[in-house]
Amino acid sequence: MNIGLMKLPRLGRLLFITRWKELLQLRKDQEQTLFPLIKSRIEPVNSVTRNDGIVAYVDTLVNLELPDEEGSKRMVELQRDGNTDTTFTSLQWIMANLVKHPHIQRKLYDEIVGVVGPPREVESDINEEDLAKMPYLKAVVLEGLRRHPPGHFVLPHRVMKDVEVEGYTIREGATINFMVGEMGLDPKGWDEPMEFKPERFLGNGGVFDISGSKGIKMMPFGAGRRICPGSDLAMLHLEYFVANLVWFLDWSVPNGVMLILMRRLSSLWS
Ligand code: HEM
Repeated sequence: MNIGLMKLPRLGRLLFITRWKELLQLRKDQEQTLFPLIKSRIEPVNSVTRNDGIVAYVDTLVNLELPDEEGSKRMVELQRDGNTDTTFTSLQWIMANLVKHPHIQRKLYDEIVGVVGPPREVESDINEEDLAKMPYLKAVVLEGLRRHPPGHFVLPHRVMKDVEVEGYTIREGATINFMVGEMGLDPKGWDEPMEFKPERFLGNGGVFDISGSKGIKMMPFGAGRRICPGSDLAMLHLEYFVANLVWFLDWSVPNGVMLILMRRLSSLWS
């Protein structure tokens, strides 16, 4: 949607009425799935009889006090925290790059087949233990997050005390943010930063510290104590979806038209 329509949201809703209805339905489906799960944690947290001894991440958000907040609004906020858009956006960028660079897709496919063999049956999928044996897959996902982090900023942070950074004084109480998108493209930190090259993550035994605890070259999930608590889950989801999508399907653009070929599944139909 172009900038003009973003400034006139009501007009956008009228012009894209079908899309708008789809979005509302999607949101409704999301709420119907997630509300019961969140509710199942809110009730025990507020109950004096709660004694399961388990603290889920969502529990830590339940008793946060925000001014003028009603119960239903709290449910909506908690549900939106479970950020699916970021993972989905990353997945789209990674798949787009695999279409753009068939040799990378081929290399990834070969790695997958080396671990789990060719696709066997429609019901089977690649499991978590298999994913752990695929360093190139992890490198592809990391390169996607470096080149196209879904959020170009983290959440705004507040400075706890005066601090000097490269000759600048940042005062206590100031609000700061981080240029996440720019960090991943900094030529001082990355060789050919505009290129999609998963190989850059294969050095050091394939170990890359994405949490920033040993130095920060990119921070798609933020860093420090407010780092994204869903980062492990997001990495797992990305690896899982990319691996299965590439295992079963061939992604290509013949004659300028996007086509997804199911040729690798031919063995299943014989
Ligand atoms: C590729 C996927 C994802 C990316 C790139 C991402 C990125 C981020 C970033 C940059 C922040 C802000 C960190 C900061 O302010 O320093 C954040 C916060 C957060 N993320 Fe994610 N996220 C992803 C997926 C998820 C998932 C799957 C979940 C939940 C299951 C999640 C839950 C959260 C929550 C609850 C916060 C707020 C944490 C806080 O303020 O303490 N995220 N995420």
